[in-house]
Amino acid sequence: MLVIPTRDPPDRDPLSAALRPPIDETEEEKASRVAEEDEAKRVSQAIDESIRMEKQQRKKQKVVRLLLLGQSESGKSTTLRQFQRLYTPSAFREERVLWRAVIQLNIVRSIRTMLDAVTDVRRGDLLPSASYTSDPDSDSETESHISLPPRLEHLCARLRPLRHIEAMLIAKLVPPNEHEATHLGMTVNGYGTPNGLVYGNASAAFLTDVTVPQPRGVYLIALWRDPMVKQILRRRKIRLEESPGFYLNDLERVTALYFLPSDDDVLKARLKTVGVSEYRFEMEAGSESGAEWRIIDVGGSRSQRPMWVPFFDDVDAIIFLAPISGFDQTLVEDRSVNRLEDSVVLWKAVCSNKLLAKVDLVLFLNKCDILSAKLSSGVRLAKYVRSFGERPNDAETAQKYFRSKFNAIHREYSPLPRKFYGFCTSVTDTTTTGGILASVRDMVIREHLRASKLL
Ligand SMILES: Nc1nc2c(ncn2[C@@H]2O[C@H](COP(=O)(O)OP(=O)(O)OP(=O)(O)O)[C@@H](O)[C@H]2O)c(=O)[nH]1
Ligand SMILES: [Mg+2]
Repeated sequence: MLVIPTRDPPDRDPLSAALRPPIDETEEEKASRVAEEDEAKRVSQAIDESIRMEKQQRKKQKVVRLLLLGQSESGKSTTLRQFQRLYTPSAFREERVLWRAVIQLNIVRSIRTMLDAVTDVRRGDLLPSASYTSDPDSDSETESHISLPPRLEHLCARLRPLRHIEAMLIAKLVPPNEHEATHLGMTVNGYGTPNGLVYGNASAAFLTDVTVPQPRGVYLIALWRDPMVKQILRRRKIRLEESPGFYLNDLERVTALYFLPSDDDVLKARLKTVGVSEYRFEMEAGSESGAEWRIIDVGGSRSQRPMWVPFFDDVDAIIFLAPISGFDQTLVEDRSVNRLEDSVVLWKAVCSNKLLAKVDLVLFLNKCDILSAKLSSGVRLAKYVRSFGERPNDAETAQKYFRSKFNAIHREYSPLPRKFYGFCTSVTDTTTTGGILASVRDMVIREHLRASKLL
């Protein structure tokens, strides 16, 4: 007879079935099983208790945990670098030299963007009617390729070896499955050897090839300053000045032989975060000298976000960064998603998350400098954000508008009332950011002390 196996009923849980005691268990077996289970329960409770005690202890010992959240390129790691610059200045200074290679790759990338645009020049790119906001024409006449004037041909030929240098830097800084630099560079004898200063390795080749102003540095400068190049970029809406890792206005300085990155250079560098890093430091300066701070910096791109949740359990405050200049841009990892919309969705998720219900939130509406430059250059916010309506197209009005929108989401989505602090920031700017971070620090410490007294 053919027996057709029946499926388990959907409500039968195979795990509880496996854990159920055997039906033919003797009295002795049962007694020993119950004793084992009691012991296991006792051990588990002891572990829970020790975790709870450790958390309390951490709070009493003035350990402050701050989590940085926001989409990729929102400015989380830059904010962390600002904290380091302000509160552990000697360590920050010592590390500056390590940023050379990252800055060099950032520069080479900007140059390559220019070279790609210039070598692909079409008739339409050079039409006099071209304006900053107009779309490139698409008929075949304007789309046809044209040849470059001899001076640009010459510059492009001189700069062709940059591709080789880019490949070398990529091998050093970019892991195989990434497109951007994610670490400060490999060294002969491990972490910490300054990149670019170790003569005799790949960095030395880079120095002699690129950082000496003569002969190649001058070609870089000439390309960036060329009026025709500027026009092509404008026509193609390539705004390198607003891109991460922009150094083209400082080429003479940053391509010099013994270039040592300044504080500002380090803050402007683009280094993508992959995974989660916890930075521990004691404040070297400031009123809370001696408090141990743990600032948790996470990767913000979509594939990185599932890693955030385990850190929600035990933080004192969150700084959420929303780069409001991104209203006309899309995510690098998904070109169909608008950056501002993505920030709003993330902000709603953070505000409504039950694990974070009691965590104080600090909002940085970031990249206000780029927002201001963009609006002044004629980009209309209302074209991308309909509800902005007929308001004046200036940075102040836009910031006020975004502030009220994000604030309303916080009020509507937070499960419990809580403290909320909002700032309009440009975290690459050392002058304005210092004061803001001092306020955040004081606020977090105040709340932290209040919470420890309640324990
Ligand atoms: N002009 C300007 N640039 C900024 C600002 N904030 C950050 N940047 C730059 O934007 C780039 C991206 O900043 P990051 O701090 O690396 O961004 P992130 O949020 O850590 O990004 P992931 O690590 O990918 O999650 C860097 O080159 C920064 O220098 C700002 O307010 N203004
Ligand atoms: Mg980062």
